[in-house]
Parts: sequence; C-alpha cells; structure tokens
Amino acid sequence: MTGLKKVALVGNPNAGKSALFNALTGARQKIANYPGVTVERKAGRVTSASGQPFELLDLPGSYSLSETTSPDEEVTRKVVLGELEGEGAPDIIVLVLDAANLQQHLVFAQEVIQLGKPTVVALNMVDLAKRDGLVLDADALSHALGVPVVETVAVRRRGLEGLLASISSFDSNDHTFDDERLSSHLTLPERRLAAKNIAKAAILSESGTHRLHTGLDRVLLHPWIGPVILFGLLFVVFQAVFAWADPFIGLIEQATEVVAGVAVANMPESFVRDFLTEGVIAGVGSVIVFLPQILILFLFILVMEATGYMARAAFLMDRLMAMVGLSGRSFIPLLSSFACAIPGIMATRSIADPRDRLTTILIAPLMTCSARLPVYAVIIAAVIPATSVGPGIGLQGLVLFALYIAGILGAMIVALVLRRTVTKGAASGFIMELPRYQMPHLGDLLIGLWQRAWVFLRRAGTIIFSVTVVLWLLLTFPKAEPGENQLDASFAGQVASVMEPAFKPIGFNREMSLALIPAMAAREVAVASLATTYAVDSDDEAETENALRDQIAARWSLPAALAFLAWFVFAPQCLSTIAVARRETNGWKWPSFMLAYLFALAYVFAGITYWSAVALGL
Ligand SMILES: Nc1nc2c(ncn2[C@@H]2O[C@H](COP(=O)(O)OP(=O)(O)OP(=O)(O)O)[C@@H](O)[C@H]2O)c(=O)[nH]1
Ligand SMILES: [Mg+2]
Repeated sequence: MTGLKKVALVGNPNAGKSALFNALTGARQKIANYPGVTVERKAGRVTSASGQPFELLDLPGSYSLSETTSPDEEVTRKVVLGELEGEGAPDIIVLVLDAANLQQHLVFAQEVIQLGKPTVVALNMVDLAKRDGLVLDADALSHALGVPVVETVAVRRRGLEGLLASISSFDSNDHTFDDERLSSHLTLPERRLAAKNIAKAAILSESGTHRLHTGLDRVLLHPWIGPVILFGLLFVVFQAVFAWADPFIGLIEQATEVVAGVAVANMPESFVRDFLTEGVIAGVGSVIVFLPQILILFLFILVMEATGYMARAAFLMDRLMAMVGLSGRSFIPLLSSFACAIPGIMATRSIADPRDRLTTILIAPLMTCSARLPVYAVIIAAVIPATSVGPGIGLQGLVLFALYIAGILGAMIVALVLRRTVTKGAASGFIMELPRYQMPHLGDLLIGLWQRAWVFLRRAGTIIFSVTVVLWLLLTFPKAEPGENQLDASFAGQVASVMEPAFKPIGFNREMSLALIPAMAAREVAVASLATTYAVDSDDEAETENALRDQIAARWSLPAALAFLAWFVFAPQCLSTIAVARRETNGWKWPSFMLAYLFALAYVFAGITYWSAVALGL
C-alpha cells in the first residue's frame, strides 16, 4: 500500500468503529449491538472531499494497548504500534468514542492519544447521548484531550465530512502534538480518574434520568449490595407466588368443583362419568389450578427483562459462574431453563467453547423449570403450614424459594465437579454490554403473559391430558373383584407394586412411586397422576371432590413429602429434554450421562431428606 496514508479506526468494543468504516467506505462489515463483533483487521478505501485517497482500517475493539487479554485485542495492539509484519504503523488514528458512555471510553482514549500520533476523535453516538439527556461540549473535550473532536452518528452518516476534513488536515504533516496536558505515563487508576474529570468538563448538562440511571447502576451493580438486592428481589418473587395467587386459585378450584358436581349430578354412574370426573377433571384440573402461580412468576421475569435489570443480574452472576468454572455466557441459557430446559439447552449454541457449552447443557435440567412449579406448589400447600415466620414472610414462599436455590446450588456444584473432571478446561471471560434502563410497556408484558398462559394451557390440553387418560385407563382396568381395592387390582397398581420396593428406602409410598413414571412425559403430570390415582382410589364421591392437597395432607407423612420435593429438585427432566440434549450433543453418550447422574442425585438427596426428617422427628 505504498503512497496511501493509512488511517486506523481505534476504540473500545461497540463504539461504532465498523459502522463508521461502512459509512465511510461503503463496505458491509458486520455490526451488532454487543462488543467483540470485529475480530480481525479489515481494510478499505476512502476519498476525502479534496480527492485525496486514504487506506482505512477497521480494527477489533480494545480496552487497552498494554494489557491485551484476547487475541482480537492483540491484533489491534500490533497494528496500532506497527508491530505487524510487513506493515507499517498507521499514519493517522481515528479514535472512536461512544458519547453516551464517554467516561468509560476515555480511559482507553488517553492511552491511544499518549502514543503521540496524529489523532482525531470521532465522538460517535451523539444521538444516543442526546436521547439520554446528555449535552456534550466537543470543544471542551478537544481542549482537554489536545486533539480535534468531531461529532458523528455513524448509522445516520452524520458528521462524516467533518471527520474526513479533519483527517485530511493532518496531511500537511505539520502536526504538532500537544502533550503538555497528558503526561505520558499514567497508570490505569490515574487514567480512570482523569477520564472522570475530562468527562465532567465535557458534559455540560446531564438530565435527571441519566443521573438516575448512573446512580441505579452504582447501587445495583455494587459488588456486595448488588447481590443482596438480587437475592432480596428473588425472595419477594417467591413470596408473591404464594401470597398473590390464592384468590385466583380459589376461583379455578371452585370452577372445577362446580363442573365435577354438575357431571356427577347429571350423569348416570358410568364409565364415561368416571372418565370425566376421575380422569379429566381431577387429573387435568389439578394442573390448571397452577396457572395463576406460573403467571405471577413470569410477570416478575418479564418485568426484570424489560427494565434492563436481567442483564445486570447476569453481570452480578458472572463472578459466581467464574468461581465454578463457567462463563457469564452460560447465564442466559440457564435463565431460560427456568421456563423450560428445552429452549435453555438450545440457547447454549451461543457459547463458543465446546466444554463450556457441554457443561451448561448438563446442568440446565437442574434449573427449576416452570413445569415443576405445580409439583412444588401442591406439596408445599399440603404439608407446609401457611404461617408466617416474620413480618410479611410466609413459610410456604420460603420453602419454595429454598427449593429453587437448592436447584441452583446443585447446578453450581455439579458444574464445579464437571469442570474438574469430564469437561476439564479453562473458563472463558464474559463480555456483555449493559442495556439502558427502560420502563416496561404494559402491552408487551400482557403479550408475554398471554404467551406463557397459552403454552401452559396447550400442554394441559395435549400431553398432560393424554398421559392422564392413559394412566386413568391403567388405573381403572382390570376392574377390582368385590372387596378388592381398585388400585391393587389395576395394571398401574401392579406396576407401582413392582416399583415400590426400590423407592421405599427413600420414603416413597406406592402412589408416589407410580407418579414418577408419567412425570417423565411432563413434570406437571406427577400432580395429575396423584390426583387421578386418589380419585380412582376414593370410594365415595365427596372424597373425590376433595382438593389434591387435602388428600396429600391426609395420606402422606411430612418426611415423605419433603423427600418427594427433594426428588423433583434433581430428578431428570422430561423425555423431550433428553431428546434435545441428544440432538445438541450429537449422540446418546451425554444424555445418558445426564440421566444417570440426575437419577443418582435425586435418589440420594430424597433419601437424605427423608432420613434426616425422620431423625428430627418431623
Ligand atoms: N444510535 C447509534 N447507533 C450506532 C452509532 N454507531 C454505531 N451504532 C450501533 O452501535 C452498535 C455497535 O456498532 P459497531 O460498528 O459494531 O461497533 P464496533 O466498534 O465495530 O464494535 P466491535 O467490532 O465489537 O469492536 C451497532 O448496533 C451499531 O448499529 C451511532 O452513531 N448511533
Ligand atoms: Mg467492529
């Protein structure tokens, strides 16, 4: 490239370098709203207004020239310092800064300016800064930095002529670098402090909202206040799942009772009537009751996502993830797994490191999916008294919270073990831009809730319905001889009797053992299965109409109920999860491993729970 002056675009990741490069050269470099998009140098040609051509270089974003941490930062360092083989250092540097994150970007900016090369600052994204209520003084910034500053909006092609004019003005080669203002060997903390002061001088006014957002981040991302707030928030969520849902659950329960009552009153005693009351209404109805609790949980999740808090939670979790050898990139897949492990496992495709990804797939089933909420909720409602253990703190919500935490802790411990053994390797770093805070739109929330409700009801109408029907048939046939118990006589009862000895050591009775099989189709079916089993097993109609939680309260011991909860924290998920894991790992090896380790954990922890509870005399 002899003769052509070389101009390099340098700056922090996500500053808009590639957007500027595209705008200036007409190229189509990939740009996206997250850092680390450009990973190699790219060259293009640009001509100034006076007709002078330059070679323009788009470089990977970087945070430092001296302490490069990744291969892409290394590329930038080499190019800027002219250490790349067969290539001279750039003649002119265009330092791209994000005006909306000025203080942050100024830390690296100082390091670049200190090189003493002809430099012009492209103060990019001034549109976003304006939207945030920031009024910037480009002259003050230029004065403080000692280099020309041009305001640009790369994606709107604004400020490009000014930038080109500034670049051309260096061409006369009479550039004198004013290094009075910036002494050349500042340490990182010194540069941080200087960045703060320069930004303060350049920001003429800051709107109340911008100050509020900065203040919010200072608190919410604080190393130890942040996690406390996150924890407290989650705690409130699980309290609300019980505290707010009661009236709605009552309504749905009454509706199912009315429907069952009508069916019993108006239909002659028949196979069809039993099918409707014991199979459909008792089984499927027992699951639908949990719709309010699922919606409350998702309302909180949707609000956290819409406001921008979720990304901050990911940021806070990053350190915890690093401790167990995972990167923050696993956070979003794991978070999705709280809805369902299937989208969660598919979301791991964004994880570049194969061992990171495998570990995330293997622990995703330990995140409590929403299908487990009905199981938890019915058993908690049955055996945990609705008392409060402090002002506004309900015991039931506390137990639910503990179950979710148990799943998370279990996942972290498993990840730790896996990373030391089967998926050994170094953890990769986390980079994620924090989105701006926003008020959620009511319409978006309602659409999100409606989608969740629809997913749930469709499951109830399809898979839960069909599995319950099959189970009911297996419970109803063959018919018991007079004097014989129907459960004992049925096919399902015979299967349960075979299973019972295996689960007796961990405290499970026959109905509990039986519920584990249909629960492999979908977790909620465990509830439907219990409801149907007890409906078939009850002799008189009044008993059939009793809510499932009353049946459980009457029939199960507390240690057995707690063991059942522990089982569902760890038990392998539904068959669809296993199938997705097979597809994503291209074989049966890892799904089998997953199945085996989850079964083992579930069995051991249910057993520990049962025997500890018995020992404590519960
Ligand atoms: N509103 C607005 N958005 C911009 C502007 N410049 C760039 N963007 C957006 O900012 C994001 C980042 O732009 P990129 O060009 O990919 O940033 P980069 O500096 O090349 O980032 P890396 O390659 O990761 O270092 C993209 O979503 C762009 O569309 C601007 O002036 N205004
Ligand atoms: Mg780029």
